[in-house]
Amino acid sequence: MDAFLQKAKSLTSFLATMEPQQKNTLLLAMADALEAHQEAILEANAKDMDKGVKNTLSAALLDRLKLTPKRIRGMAQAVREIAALKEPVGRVLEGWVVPSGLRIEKVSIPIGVVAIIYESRPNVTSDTAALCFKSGNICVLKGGKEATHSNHAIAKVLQDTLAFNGVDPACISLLPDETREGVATLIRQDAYVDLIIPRGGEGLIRFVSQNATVPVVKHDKGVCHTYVDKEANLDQAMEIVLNAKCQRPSACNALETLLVHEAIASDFVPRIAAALTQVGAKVKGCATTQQFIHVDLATPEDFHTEHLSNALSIKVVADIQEALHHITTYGSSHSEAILTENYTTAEWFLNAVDASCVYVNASTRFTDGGEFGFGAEVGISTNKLHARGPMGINELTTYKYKVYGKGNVRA
Ligand SMILES: NC(=O)C1=CN([C@@H]2O[C@H](COP(=O)(O)OP(=O)(O)OC[C@H]3O[C@@H](n4cnc5c(N)ncnc54)[C@H](OP(=O)(O)O)[C@@H]3O)[C@@H](O)[C@H]2O)C=CC1
Ligand SMILES: N[C@@H](CCC(=O)OP(=O)(O)O)C(=O)O
Repeated sequence: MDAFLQKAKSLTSFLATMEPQQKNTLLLAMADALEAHQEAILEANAKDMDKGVKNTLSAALLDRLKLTPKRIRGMAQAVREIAALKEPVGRVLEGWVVPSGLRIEKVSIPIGVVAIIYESRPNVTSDTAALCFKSGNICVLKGGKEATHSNHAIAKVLQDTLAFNGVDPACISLLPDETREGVATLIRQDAYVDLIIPRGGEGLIRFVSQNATVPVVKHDKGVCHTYVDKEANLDQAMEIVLNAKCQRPSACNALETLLVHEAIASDFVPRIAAALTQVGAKVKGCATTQQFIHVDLATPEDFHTEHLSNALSIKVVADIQEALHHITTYGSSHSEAILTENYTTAEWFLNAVDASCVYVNASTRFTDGGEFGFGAEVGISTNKLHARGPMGINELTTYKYKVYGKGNVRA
């Protein structure tokens, strides 16, 4: 592990100073190579899928794992979109001259060696590799064990493209030891690794937070809420709630608990519960909700749970303060929404709720790098520092101060 990470670290200056045009040319070549080597990637993915089926992985896990020609074209397209983005390195964020005469520039730079631990979703391998490459970071990737053949095939395509073009393939690497012990070692390598991004469930996040000596940006679970205010457009609310819960229930930004203002509950709760049930959602509710519909009682444990399925809890609240209190108690600082036509209420919610993304009159499913215009995402940071929400190329940079003098000495 030491020699591998030492090599990664040794490449940081090389990639940090690569010309934007060269990075973009290489990224476009990687995109073409993904499509050209589609058969090899699909073959590797078939091995993972066979094993997944034998190991009776859930339908949601198998769907995440599965690659198709269309999905590979999507991966290539994401890499092309990343290539087309504005150069993230070398942006002058601020600049000024101080009384001593020094000219100071605050300039964006790559973070260095970024290690990402993620679930068994093979597209994350090419997405994160491309985002790191564009932002001048050396990446060390560790995907889920269920996707190992797929990840190796994808990484090989990307590395072969670099090698073919005379660039060290170690700019994009998979962690050589993919075991839990390998992860345990990786997260303590602060001499070589500048940032760890754990993207996954509670076990992963807890383990990394408690054991890492390398700085961590958590990509934690999403216990997401939507609050339907008494002044919401209820027809629009129906569409948004259905989308937030049902469009892809296994995603971290899907809705888990619906909060409804008591003034509209007798009208809205039966309507939305019927619509949700019709599309297969499993609804529970608080005691007040049970006055309007026949459902099981939602317990505090339900309110704490990220279901990753079509389950949803409904809670009727007296006002926006109670909605906020519920979100603060049970939320995971991921994505929260208010549906209201009242501008003042909306602004209050936007300012009061502490989450990475807060929405007005929209589905929480939009918390996504692609949807935010970032081409792709490393994931959704639920940290406050150093990045928050969908992490794209700009969030993969930090900064330094470039200080220009003319023989200045301090008095
Ligand atoms: N905020 C965000 O951006 C995102 C969050 N998520 C969240 O991820 C979860 C779904 O992911 P899930 O399928 O459960 O993935 P897991 O959390 O089970 O696995 C993700 C990765 O972490 C590793 N891992 C898991 N536990 C440990 C541990 N204790 N020690 C070391 N490594 C570990 C896995 O390795 P191994 O191969 O050994 O299992 C895998 O590489 C949901 O909660 C979802 O909301 C998902 C995507 C994006
Ligand atoms: N940001 C992505 C979701 C990422 C995510 O949740 O991934 P996963 O848990 O693997 O399904 C999207 O909105 O589709």
